[in-house]
Amino acid sequence: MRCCSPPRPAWVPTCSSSTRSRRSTGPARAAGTGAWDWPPWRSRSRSRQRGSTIPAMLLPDAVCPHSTASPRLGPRAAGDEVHRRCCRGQPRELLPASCPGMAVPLGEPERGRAGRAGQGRTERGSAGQDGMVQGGAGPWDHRIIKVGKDPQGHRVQPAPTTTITPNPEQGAWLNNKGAWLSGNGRGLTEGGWLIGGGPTPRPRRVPLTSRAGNGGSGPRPLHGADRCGAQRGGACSALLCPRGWGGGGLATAPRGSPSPPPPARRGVPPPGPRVPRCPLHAPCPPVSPTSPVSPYPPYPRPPCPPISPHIPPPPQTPCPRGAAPPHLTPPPPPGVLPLSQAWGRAPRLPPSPLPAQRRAFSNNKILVELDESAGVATMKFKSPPVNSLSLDFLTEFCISLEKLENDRACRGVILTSAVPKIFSSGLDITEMCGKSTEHYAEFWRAVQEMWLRLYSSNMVTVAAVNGSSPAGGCLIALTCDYRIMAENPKFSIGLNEAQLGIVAPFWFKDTFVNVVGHRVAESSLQLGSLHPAPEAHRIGLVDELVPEEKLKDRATAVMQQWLALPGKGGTSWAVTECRNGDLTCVGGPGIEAGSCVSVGTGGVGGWEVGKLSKAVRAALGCEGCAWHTAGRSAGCAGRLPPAQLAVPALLSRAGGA
Ligand SMILES: CC/C=C\C/C=C\C/C=C\C=C\CC(=O)SCCNC(=O)CCNC(=O)[C@H](O)C(C)(C)COP(=O)(O)OP(=O)(O)OC[C@H]1O[C@@H](n2cnc3c(N)ncnc32)[C@H](O)[C@@H]1OP(=O)(O)O
Repeated sequence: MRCCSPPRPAWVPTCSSSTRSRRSTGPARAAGTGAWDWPPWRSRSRSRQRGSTIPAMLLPDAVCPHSTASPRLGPRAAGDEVHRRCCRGQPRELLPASCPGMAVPLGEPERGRAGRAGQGRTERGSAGQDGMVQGGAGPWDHRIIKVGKDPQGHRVQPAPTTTITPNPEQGAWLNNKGAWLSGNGRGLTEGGWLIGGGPTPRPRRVPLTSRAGNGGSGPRPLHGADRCGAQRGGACSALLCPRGWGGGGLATAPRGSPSPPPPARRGVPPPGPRVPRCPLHAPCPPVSPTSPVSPYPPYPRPPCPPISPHIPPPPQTPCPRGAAPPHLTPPPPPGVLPLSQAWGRAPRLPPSPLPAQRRAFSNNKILVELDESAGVATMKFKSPPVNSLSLDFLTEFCISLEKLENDRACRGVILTSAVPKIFSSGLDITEMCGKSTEHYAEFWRAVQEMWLRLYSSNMVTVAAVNGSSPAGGCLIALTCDYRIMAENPKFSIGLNEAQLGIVAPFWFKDTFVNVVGHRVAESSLQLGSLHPAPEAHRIGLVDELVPEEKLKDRATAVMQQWLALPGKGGTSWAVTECRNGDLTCVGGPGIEAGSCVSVGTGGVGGWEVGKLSKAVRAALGCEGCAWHTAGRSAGCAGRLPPAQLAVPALLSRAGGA
């Protein structure tokens, strides 16, 4: 184990064992140079050009952005700080001696550290690949290198390791985050990721905190303080911390499926019956305005949003959105269980039969409105005078995005501004001078986090650029799937850093190159050009121009178009099987049986399947085939007969298993 994993999105490679991102193909040596290409989540176009493959690769300290050895992070002290913070959220067993995080006293209490305290301690595993289980001390001790969505479609907290504890009597498995997993002894899935398999497990004792699960009447290990790094003596990321989310959206019990009660422990009454819990019913955890160990100490966390009035209490009332109307469940191909049936739960939220429901939550800098019936949220920047990207703004941005990401009702986000004439002025310049090294580290971490979360979002993202958008503002637009700009020539957009005498970070540049191509990006970056809207459209920096008053409608229409596709935002699913090394679709709504379909390393369906699988297909040599993507719906995650899981062949062909 070479390094630690920062609290990043699940797909971001850990330092210890590289994982593959959905948008990128992980670290690789640049052809002919022998130099490591960083970041591993580098541009899509570059990864394609280089004919990426899927094998897991170790990530040396030198390229870990949180390592002091990283040449790219900047000042050593900044690297140290970030590294230390990140490492503190990780199991100590996984930290290298060289990690500054190890400077934290080992005797520090680890309160509420579900699944890791006591017997739940995880052992070190070998390097692995996304979604792969690493063997541990025994066959029953598995670790997930990467986890995806839980069975309800919520993102499972990214963690480099997950201990899975079987309970053979109940036929269920419990991971160290208290989430119940289904298993059949041959393979386990968690949110669509194949996470286990092999010999029949044998039971292991688990601390109560990791058994209670959520949605039950016992402690709530996934909610609030128990999962908060701040409570376990380590720094927690507000982005992962449910306290930062303000409650809701973290329940992981499979909706509609009766989960078995956790095993009883002598002397401790077992938690009550597990009741599927609607995330919206979840009470807000207590939020302290400031936390001494928070990575964001200087400012208060946003308060819990009010629970939507249309969702009636009490918390354990069956969720009205819990079950899909039968007619909306896609018919399965012959002989294949619908994934929702396999899981015993509903697919991702269908169009609501209830009257259109809108929800809104707001923090200081961003207003979020969610149209549940459309499955589309609008994030409006409201940080006058110019929506500059301060640390506060960035943090709120990430929290809002994460909240939507974990909301099954939301499949797409439109980003726009509530400040007239300005989309965003880019990074807040006042954050970049006259501050401490720690602050710079924190600030840049937040910038990167914003970019990563947006770029890796499961949701369709559309930028409705209704004003000027220099530098970091342009980056936000570039990071979206689609850009529509108001056709006012007074509005300009571009990466103008050169005009400020600074150099755009290389990942700004990569994102820019992805959109406009190499030569245009080169000259534009060198000149620090801010392109008036018509020019921006001409060079492809924005996809279309519309009169400002029509921007909203157009963004909505584009979003609907995207969401109707069986891909990223869609709700369809595909089933694949492995025939002679090719991945062949055996059916799925909107997906022709027999067509060459790709899957991610997680198994069937899942997010960004197409993007990841393009590389997979390249590795498998079936690039010429027609292909489709499976959707991101909860219905994608399912347990299928092993013969239909392409994953083992996929991984072995790609050299990952
Ligand atoms: C791991 C990575 C490691 C290393 C990376 C290393 C190097 C990377 C370095 C930098 C990367 C930078 C990316 C950026 O985003 S830098 C920010 C670039 N932004 C700009 O250049 C925008 C400048 N602003 C404007 O062009 C205009 O203000 C405007 C078009 C946005 C709006 O024009 P207006 O005429 O409507 O408004 P103004 O009067 O100009 O401004 C009002 C008010 O707002 C203040 N302000 C403007 N922009 C910013 C900003 N970016 N940050 C903070 N404050 C800003 C402006 O000063 C005015 O304030 P006062 O009223 O004067 O107090």
